[in-house]
Amino acid sequence: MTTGELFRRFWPYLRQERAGLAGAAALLVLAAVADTAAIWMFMVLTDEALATGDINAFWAPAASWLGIAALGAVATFCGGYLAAGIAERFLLRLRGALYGHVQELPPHFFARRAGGDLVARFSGDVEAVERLVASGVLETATAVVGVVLYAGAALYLRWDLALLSFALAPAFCLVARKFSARIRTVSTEERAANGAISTAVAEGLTNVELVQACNQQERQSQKLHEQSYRWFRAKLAQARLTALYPPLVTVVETVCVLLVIGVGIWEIAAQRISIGGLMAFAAYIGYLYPPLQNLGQITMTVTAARAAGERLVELLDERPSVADAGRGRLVPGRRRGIRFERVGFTYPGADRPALTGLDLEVRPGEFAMVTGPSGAGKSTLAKLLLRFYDPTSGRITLDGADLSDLSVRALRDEIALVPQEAAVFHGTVADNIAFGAPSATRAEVVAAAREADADEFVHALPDGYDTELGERGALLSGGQRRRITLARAILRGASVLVLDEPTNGLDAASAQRVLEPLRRLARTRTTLLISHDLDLAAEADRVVVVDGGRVVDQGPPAHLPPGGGADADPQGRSVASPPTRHFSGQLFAPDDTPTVRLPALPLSFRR
Ligand SMILES: Nc1ncnc2c1ncn2[C@@H]1O[C@H](COP(=O)(O)OP(=O)(O)OP(=O)(O)O)[C@@H](O)[C@H]1O
Repeated sequence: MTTGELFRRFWPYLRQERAGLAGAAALLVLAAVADTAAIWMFMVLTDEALATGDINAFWAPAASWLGIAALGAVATFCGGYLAAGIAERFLLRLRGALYGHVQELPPHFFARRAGGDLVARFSGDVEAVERLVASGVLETATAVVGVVLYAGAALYLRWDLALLSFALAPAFCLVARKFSARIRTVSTEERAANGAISTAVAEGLTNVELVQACNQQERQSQKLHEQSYRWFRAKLAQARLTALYPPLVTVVETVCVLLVIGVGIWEIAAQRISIGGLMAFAAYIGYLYPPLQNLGQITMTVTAARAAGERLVELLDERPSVADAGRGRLVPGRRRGIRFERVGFTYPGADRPALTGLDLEVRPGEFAMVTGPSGAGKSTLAKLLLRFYDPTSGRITLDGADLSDLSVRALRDEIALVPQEAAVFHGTVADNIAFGAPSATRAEVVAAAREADADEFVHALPDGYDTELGERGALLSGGQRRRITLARAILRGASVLVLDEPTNGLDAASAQRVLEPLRRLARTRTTLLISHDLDLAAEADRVVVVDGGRVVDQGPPAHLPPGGGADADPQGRSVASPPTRHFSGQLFAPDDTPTVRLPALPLSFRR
């Protein structure tokens, strides 16, 4: 992407600062004008007071110089402060918008990306883009104005001498251009390495127990070292380039000033210029080079920021997988029916469908358990119900309303999800329970915890509900974390409850402690339970078997064959049979309830 294209992409985050930008630019221009005028006063002082030794000629130009310097100082301070405010507000806006956007992206986006690299884009890359768009604009404007003013003043004093000293200006452009191309390459590498470092650290620390248990600390350190070394090399190359540029410019600048002084001696001897005039001229030429040098350096900063800008544009170009055009809302109520009507779905980028014409009805207030082999499409049902994705074909309704006609927010307010991973956030127990209902009172939080059978163990924690849990809830056992997530679901007061493997990884006793509150919850809500654990079947009104992306069998749990075609697992609970590739093909015993029967159901419930 060109700098112009990038600038246009990020301009919307700066647009509202137009007045401030103009004000800051005006103040910084005023500061440059003050500098130009101050040099002029220096010339007047030299020629009229210094050269003649007349003290009376000193006061007026000295007072003017002081006034001009004070004005310049105020303008520099106000302009700089205003510019910093603009830059920081731009950062706030861009980071906020980016985060808001990324939060709407579908699960597969996060599954395919390293978390650390995403985090790095929110820090270093956003700041680099600020230099490209906000500070860059002001710095360029003031540098250009500085060049025009000082060059103008030098031309005004002695146009022939000025042209002679400008002859070296193209050398600057050439040097800047050469440096820019190289800087761009190393900056892209530096940004990528920076993202990889964040990824390596985040990954290693998130899985630190596994790393320690497998004695893989050295390998993890090595991984980090490789990325750090890559970053180190890119940084050194960057430093080499940026450190080389100013001395090169200084050499060119010194040649110019010496040239002016050399020619000046001759001009003074011929009385074509005064000493003050020559000194002022040399000062203008000297002042001319820093903004020229700045322009070159801005080009380099901008080039470096392009790599960061492209990484942000890549994120901003990712589209959410559902369009939230629906405005529909549902009338308040506790029991709602769900229907999947011939639902087909293929994940973006996948070559096989996850659901193939799935029909399923969960009646209002019913407790349906969905089971089936791994990869059958069970969790996909939950993702479609919460509209992380829209079906590729068919439709899903809640209380008769097509999900795509409802606003996503209204829909998600209706559904409480207890996901497979019992997520715990950095914060207190109370914060964690109230995560989905932040305005809940302490009494409501405690009531939800009681209902989820969590109140007792929370009280035993060092600070009760105010105990800080830490990012991954290390203080809690798996079952306790699960009960916190149940309390969270209870507090949301949603009409539909979706539970994805609520007893996964728990021993028999912990699973029982999760079951009791789950039963209470399901009594007042339409419940969709996704699980391999056939022990849970007894809780449900109906068990639905999904395989190959569609419903292949269903019926009441009472009609499950003894043991549900299951063996006892080492923890004493029954689980579905280990890979029974040619299962009877029929999970339910025949009776007068019509059930779907298939020739052969390759169930392999155990994961
Ligand atoms: N983000 C994704 N991108 C592509 N394919 C996916 C994605 N998530 C799931 N799938 C595929 O969709 C199919 C159904 O997956 P799903 O997670 O719904 O199965 P499941 O029945 O819940 O399995 P499990 O019991 O192991 O959790 C699988 O073939 C899976 O590989």
